[in-house]
Amino acid sequence: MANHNNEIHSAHTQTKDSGDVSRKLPDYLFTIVFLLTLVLSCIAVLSERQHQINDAKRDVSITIRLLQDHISDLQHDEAWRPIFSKDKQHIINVMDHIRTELNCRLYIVDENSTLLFKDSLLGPFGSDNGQQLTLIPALRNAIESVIINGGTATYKESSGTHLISSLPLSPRATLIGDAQLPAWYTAFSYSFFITLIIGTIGAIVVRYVIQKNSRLWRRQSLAQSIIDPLTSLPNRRGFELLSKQVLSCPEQRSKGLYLVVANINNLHGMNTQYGLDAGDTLIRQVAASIRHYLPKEDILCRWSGDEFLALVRSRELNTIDTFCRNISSTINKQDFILSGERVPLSIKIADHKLSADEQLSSAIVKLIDKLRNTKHAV
Ligand SMILES: Nc1nc2c(ncn2[C@@H]2O[C@H](COP(=O)(O)OP(=O)(O)OP(=O)(O)O)[C@@H](O)[C@H]2O)c(=O)[nH]1
Repeated sequence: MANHNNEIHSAHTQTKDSGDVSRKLPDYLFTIVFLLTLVLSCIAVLSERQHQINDAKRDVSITIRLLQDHISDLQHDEAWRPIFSKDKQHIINVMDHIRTELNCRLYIVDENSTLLFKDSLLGPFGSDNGQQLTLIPALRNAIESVIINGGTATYKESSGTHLISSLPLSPRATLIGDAQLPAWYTAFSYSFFITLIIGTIGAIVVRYVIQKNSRLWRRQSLAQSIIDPLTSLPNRRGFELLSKQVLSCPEQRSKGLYLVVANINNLHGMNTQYGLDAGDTLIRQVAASIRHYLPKEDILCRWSGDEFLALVRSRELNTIDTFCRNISSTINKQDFILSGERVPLSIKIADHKLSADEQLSSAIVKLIDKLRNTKHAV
C-alpha cells in the first residue's frame, strides 16, 4: 500500500511538472519569436542604413564624374594652381544644378584644404572661397582622409552627417563631392515596420496556437493518466481523485460509505488456456457487468490486473451484502463466450464499511485482506 501511495504521489508530481512546463511553453515561444522579430527588425534597419550609405556614395561618385566632364580642360598657372576665370559662371551653374538635382554639393580645395571654388551658396560650415577648412577640425579630418586614402569619409554638421569623396583635378586641386546622409531614424523604414508587425502577429498566433494545443494536451494527458485504457474505467489514480471529493464530505460519510472489491478468479488460467487477448476480453466484460450493476453515482475503478474497486454510497450492511451477492451471482451465472466456447467465469467479492474518519488507504488494506480470505464467491 505504501507503494501504491508513492505511485499516486509521483503520478501527481509528474503531471504537475509537465503541466507547469506546458503552461510556460507558449510564453517561452512568444518571447523567442518576439525577440527574433526584434533581431530581424534591427537587421532590416541596419540593411536599410547600409543602402542609404551606398546610395549616397553612388550619388557622390556620379556628381563628381558629372562635374569632371565640365572642367576636364581646367587651366593651371605655373604653380599648378587652377584658373577658373574663363568658365567660372558656367561651372558654378553646373554645380548649382547638380546640388538641386542630386542633393550633392561639389567644391574644390587645394592641398592645404583651402576652399578654392564652390557653387553659389556658402561652403560647408558657412565657409567661403579662400577660407582654410583646416580651421574646421571635423571637416579637415574627413578631407585629409579622402585626399590621402581615397574612398569616402564622413563628418558631422549641425544639419546631420555628411559623406564626402574626392577626385584629384591637378597636383594642387581636388574636387570634393559632399552629400548629406539621411537622418539615422529614416532607416526605420517600411521593411522595419513590416517585419515588426508580421513578427508580432506571428508571435501572438504562435502563443495562441500553442496555448490552445497545450490546454488540449493537458486535458488529454490528465484523462490518459487517470483512465484505464482496457476497460475505460478510472485507474487507481483516477479512483483516488474521484473518491477524494466524496470522502471529504461529512454528510456522505455520515450516510455511510462502503468499499467493495471484486476479483476475477483464475484469470491466469484463462490467459494460459485462451490467450491474453481472450483474457482482456474477459476483463472488459466483467468490468462492464459490474459497472452495469452499480448506480451511476458510485465510483468503480480497475484497481489492478484482475481486481475492481468500488466506492458505494449509503447502503445498509444487509443491503450491501445482498448487493455484492447479486453482482457476483449474476457474473458467475453469465455466459462468457470465447471463440464460440462457453467459458466458466467467476468473481469473488468483499466489502468494507468506512468508519467516520477512516483513511482510504487503511480501509483498502483491510478490504484486500478480507478478499484474500474470501475463498469462494460470496
Ligand atoms: N489478459 C490479461 N491478463 C492480465 C491483465 N492484467 C493482469 N493479468 C493477469 O491476471 C493474472 C492475475 O493473477 P493472480 O493474481 O494470480 O490471479 P488469478 O490467476 O485470477 O488467481 P486468483 O485471483 O487467486 O483466482 C496474472 O496472470 C496476470 O498476468 C490484463 O490486462 N490482461
